Amino acid sequence: MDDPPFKVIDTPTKGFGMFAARPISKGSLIFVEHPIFIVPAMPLPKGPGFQVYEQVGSGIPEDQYQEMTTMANCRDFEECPSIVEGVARTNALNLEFRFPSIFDGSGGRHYGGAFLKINRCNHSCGPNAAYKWNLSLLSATLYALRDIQEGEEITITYADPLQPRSDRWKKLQPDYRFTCDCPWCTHSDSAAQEESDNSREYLQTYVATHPSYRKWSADPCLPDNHVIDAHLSALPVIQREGLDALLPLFMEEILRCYGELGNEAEFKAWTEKTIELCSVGDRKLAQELKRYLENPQKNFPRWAKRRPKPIREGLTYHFVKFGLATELTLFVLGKSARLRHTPSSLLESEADDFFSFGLLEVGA
Ligand SMILES: C[S@@+](CC[C@H](N)C(=O)[O-])C[C@H]1O[C@@H](n2cnc3c(N)ncnc32)[C@H](O)[C@@H]1O
Repeated sequence: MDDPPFKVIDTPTKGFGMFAARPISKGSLIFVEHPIFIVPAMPLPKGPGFQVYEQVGSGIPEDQYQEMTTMANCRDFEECPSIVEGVARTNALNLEFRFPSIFDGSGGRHYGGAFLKINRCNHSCGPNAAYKWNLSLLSATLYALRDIQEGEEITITYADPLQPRSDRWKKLQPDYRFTCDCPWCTHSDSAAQEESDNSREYLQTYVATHPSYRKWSADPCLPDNHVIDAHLSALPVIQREGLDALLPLFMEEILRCYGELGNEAEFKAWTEKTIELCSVGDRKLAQELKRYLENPQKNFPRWAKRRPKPIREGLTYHFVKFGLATELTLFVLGKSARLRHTPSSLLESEADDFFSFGLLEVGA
């Protein structure tokens, strides 16, 4: 990148840091970089490990090696006699080398990569940036999670931000040797700090157990706004805690719900907002969403499938609920309708004649 949107500046308390040289809009690219070296994520045993780290260092071009020696190293000589190991254990980003299962059935292999520029990002528990490792290009991409003002520090997270502050500190102290003073760790009073911890605990549970679009889509008995309302109340908590990396996950589900409800205005608005956030962080999803936007009715696979359809006389409707045999009597538009079990294959074959919640047989 010829003119990257950041400067690396020496700070009074955190060593060097990366700062925005101009405004950076949410979702946009900050920098793409190859690692200067890659080592296994687990520390190598002392003795033979030293030789390996030194060998890695000897392969780095001289000018880059010199720059690497200016990177933060929070390990002393006793702990890490090789500077490569010290730099790796203070800076390395987790790089996954997962090849398609036909090549490596055993799954991923984890390595750590050191990056001359991206590693200048200091930590925050509410980071405004994130990186994505791209195995095919052997590079990491740093991108903005929210709008960043000129002069603002660009931060990533080194700890699981969904954990409470005490647990985050348990990782940051031994691994990186600092006490975090980000706004989410230094609330002015204990009540606000407790609220932040509670919010993160709530979000941790929400990420694991939230009502999902997939289940809602398969369950016609759930209310139309079941997922949308739940996510809309989680989004402000996510933003208040600075956990913007979680937003696309829930925004994608909201837009899919609106698509299935056939609400074009909301569908387009949420799709545009999600594309903006994930155009660098999740390009595949961004491309899929752009295709939906071109023609929602045609390209969104479940467009308006949940929109109630008027019952027309002379048609036969069947009702299906989870494939269970059901014998019920119901009044629809003043007509007595008999509900009965129908093989679930009908769900596929006659999908267009669905009532919003399934198929209904109107008694003659
Ligand atoms: C990956 S480096 C970040 C760049 C580093 N500041 C430098 O000078 O190159 C990690 C080290 O930076 C410092 N650091 C990172 N985030 C910090 C923060 N929020 N507060 C204080 N120090 C921090 C710690 O010394 C940590 O071990």
